[in-house]
Amino acid sequence: MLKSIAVLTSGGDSPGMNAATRAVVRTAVFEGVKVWGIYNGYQGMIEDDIHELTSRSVSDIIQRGGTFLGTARSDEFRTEAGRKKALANLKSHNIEGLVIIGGDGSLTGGALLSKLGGMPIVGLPGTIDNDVWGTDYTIGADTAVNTILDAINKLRDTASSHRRIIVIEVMGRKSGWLAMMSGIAGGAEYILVPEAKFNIDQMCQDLKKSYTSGRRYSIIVVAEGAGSGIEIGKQIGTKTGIDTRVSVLGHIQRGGSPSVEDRLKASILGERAALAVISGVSNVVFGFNSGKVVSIDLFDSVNNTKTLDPELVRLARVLA
Ligand SMILES: Nc1ncnc2c1ncn2[C@@H]1O[C@H](COP(=O)(O)OP(=O)(O)O)[C@@H](O)[C@H]1O
Ligand SMILES: O=P(O)(O)OC[C@H]1O[C@](O)(COP(=O)(O)O)[C@@H](O)[C@@H]1O
Ligand SMILES: [Mg+2]
Repeated sequence: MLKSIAVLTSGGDSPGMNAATRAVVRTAVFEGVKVWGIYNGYQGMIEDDIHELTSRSVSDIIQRGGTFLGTARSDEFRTEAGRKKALANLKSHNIEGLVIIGGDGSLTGGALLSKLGGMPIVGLPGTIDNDVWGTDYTIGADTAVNTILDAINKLRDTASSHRRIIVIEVMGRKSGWLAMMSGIAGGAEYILVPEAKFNIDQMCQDLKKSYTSGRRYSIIVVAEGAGSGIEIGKQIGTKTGIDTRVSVLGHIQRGGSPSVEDRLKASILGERAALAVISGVSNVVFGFNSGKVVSIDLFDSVNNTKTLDPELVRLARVLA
């Protein structure tokens, strides 16, 4: 059993990262294990921004979005020299195990750190993008998709009042998960995702036809990975001649108080990660599949690419 572990959050912040960190810290304290917080992700690990945490350090955070530990995108950590420096800092505090809460990039960084040897590493999927292979859940995606849904509901009001087409660009990097889930739940006419081909000309012809036969308005959700909402909106406006507006939701999707699902699952995963790393388990990522906790091999997770369920793509077309 390890005597001292550390936890960090990395990459884009996501609602529920705080709940996960809290669970890691409180589990370690419960087990009588010393626990350190690494501030500002891998950059903080390189800069030795590492401080001991207590149970009290994680009070009053479960309801907050973002991450109280701070996060970063660190170019230095992408170099072996940077990772060696980071590892040396952990060793200087006698830290024996590490929990990484982050997205696909952070877990890739964690896998490379693990290859240097030296300590057990356990990952938790923390990203709004839901693009981590091996788990159908990532911490923060549920809150983000609900934030997007709220925006779609509001945009419907104004779209309908003016008989407009509204194009909404949502985040997700290379993944269409946020667009597909919010688009289906929000009743969008079209959902453009990087995982499925789409034909703008055909779409515009169909839009014109449906407006002629009485449709009042249309909502089109575009995943950022499928193209620029602004460009797609311009094309649609020109090709259909229908008044079109574009809304790029941006970072509003990343913030906000975490949903029940994100608080609960992050808490469950945080405990699992802490117990695993304390007992010396390494190179695993804990996630959920079909509602059950699963442990995935860290290297499998980062060497595979998650795909979007084709059934959802089909359903979206049927319901449009
Ligand atoms: N291929 C990589 N090698 C080493 N470190 C990486 C790699 N990819 C990402 N990282 C580290 O993880 C950080 C977060 O990754 P990023 O892709 O930005 O976010 P996320 O983890 O949320 O997907 C990067 O800034 C970098 O420090
Ligand atoms: O906050 P930044 O650096 O502008 O990055 C925006 C990107 O971060 C995300 O919000 C979250 O992505 P990660 O979880 O991979 O960091 C993406 O959806 C988006 O493409
Ligand atoms: Mg990512």
